[in-house]
Amino acid sequence: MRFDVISLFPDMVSDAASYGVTGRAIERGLVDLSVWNPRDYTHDKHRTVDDRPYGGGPGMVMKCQPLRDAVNAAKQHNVLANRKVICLSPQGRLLNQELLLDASCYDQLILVTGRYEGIDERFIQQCCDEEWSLGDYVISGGELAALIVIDAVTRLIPGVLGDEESAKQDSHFDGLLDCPHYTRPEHSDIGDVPDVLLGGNHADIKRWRMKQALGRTWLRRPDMLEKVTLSAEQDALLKEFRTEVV
Ligand SMILES: Nc1nonc1C(=O)NCC1CCCCC1
Repeated sequence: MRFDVISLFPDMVSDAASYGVTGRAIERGLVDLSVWNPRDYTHDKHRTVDDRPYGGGPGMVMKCQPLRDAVNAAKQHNVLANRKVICLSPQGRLLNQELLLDASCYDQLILVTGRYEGIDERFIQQCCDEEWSLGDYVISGGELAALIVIDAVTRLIPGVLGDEESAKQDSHFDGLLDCPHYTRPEHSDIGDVPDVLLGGNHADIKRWRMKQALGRTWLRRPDMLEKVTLSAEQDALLKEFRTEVV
């Protein structure tokens, strides 16, 4: 997987991505990351990337030409056919695990991040394939959104998480929230580890974890539960959870 990020703050992206799972994936060559600064594709002495909005109003708008040339530089640097140009913005399709799973099948994702009041619409319409959104709120720039896409997609790349199951046990991977996790000590003044996790019976542990995941999803995110088809065993486990919690 190759990520090319278009950003006015390249170090913000490359530094953050150099830690943890994404940093190790880059070191191991499972992921390539390049960052392209639109300011490097300006042609005036002030290296202008923004301008006042037509129609008036506050703030500045990012100009098309520097962004377009930065995207083209990213495309020419790696001619990978199976790629998408994504603009991160509050106007985009809401990010979820399904969208990220689809995205993980591409060879290259070019992630365009905005600043100021926004990006000239002509660039979005003509140079981007899709717009994706973190959620219904506004942050100061698209870089954090791009980093979330990079992190979440990287976790889905085979071999990145060592044990394939880790990604599959993540919250939302199977449409459910994650089960609770515990580690040493067994007993503490703020509670004890559930006995089932100490017993070593793997079938019981797997059953308990699925029951907790189903129960949590039912309690905290019933909307998610409406979108998944439960197996007969999962249905029975959820019924069991609901009788116990009432
Ligand atoms: N929400 C979001 N999801 O993805 N990106 C988001 C965002 O809020 N981005 C910042 C804005 C800042 C002004 C220009 C356009 C992008």
